[in-house]
Amino acid sequence: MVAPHTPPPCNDPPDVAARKKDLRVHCMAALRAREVTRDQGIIHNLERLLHRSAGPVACVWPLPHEVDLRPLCHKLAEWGIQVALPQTPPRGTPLVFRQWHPGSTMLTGRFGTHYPDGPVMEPDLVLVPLLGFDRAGHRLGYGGGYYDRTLAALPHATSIGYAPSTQEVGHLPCGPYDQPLSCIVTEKEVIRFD
Ligand SMILES: Nc1nc2c(c(=O)[nH]1)N(C=O)[C@@H](CNc1ccc(C(=O)N[C@@H](CCC(=O)O)C(=O)O)cc1)CN2
Ligand SMILES: Nc1ncnc2c1ncn2[C@@H]1O[C@H](COP(=O)(O)OP(=O)(O)OP(=O)(O)O)[C@@H](O)[C@H]1O
Repeated sequence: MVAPHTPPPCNDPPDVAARKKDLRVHCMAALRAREVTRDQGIIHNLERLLHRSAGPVACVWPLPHEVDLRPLCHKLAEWGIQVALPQTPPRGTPLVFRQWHPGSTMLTGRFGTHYPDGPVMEPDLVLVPLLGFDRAGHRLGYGGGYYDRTLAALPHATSIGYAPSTQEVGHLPCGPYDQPLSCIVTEKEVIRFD
């Protein structure tokens, strides 16, 4: 069942929150308008980055219109890399990651997300879906603050943002809780920040 929509707690300065809100509208339109067949290039670049991973990788089960990383989940499992997927908790709390394998039963969670019925686990590497990003490594999501809270709670995890290159904007405003990414992957390039 989809949870009723409650407005997120806002801890950004009003000008930053307003600018992010406008950019979300722009980025959502760009995401819907993209050429979906090019998403394959994002998976290709992520595979090259992740094939040597040792620890568990937190992947993402797609929402409608998002890049579909399910083929990557299967590839990681094939390579013997543990895969986790996020369960979306109430607003204001970090994501919970649950172990996934190709036979997992998927349950429906908040905002139409899906998560596996496996045990809770802590990933070493977190893939972060980006609605928007800029060259400085700032990111924009749906405004829940979930990944910011999650990355703050996992200071040793590598965080890899991914998005179609159409989602790049000139400059994203940064709030006090925005977490930096280790790198951003598009179908065209890998932009590194560490
Ligand atoms: N596939 C996927 N899973 C994910 C995320 C994500 O971005 N993508 N998340 C990333 O944090 C978390 C879920 N976060 C979310 C936070 C807010 C809304 C939300 O407010 N959705 C609006 C509609 C948004 C729109 O289409 O404009 C709604 O349901 O009213 C959705 C997901 C965890 N799982
Ligand atoms: N660790 C935190 N503690 C308190 N507030 C936070 C924290 N992380 C984020 N927030 C607040 O949550 C709100 C939503 O954050 P933001 O707009 O950056 O979401 P987002 O990154 O787009 O969403 P998501 O992380 O779910 O993809 C902001 O007001 C932000 O200040």
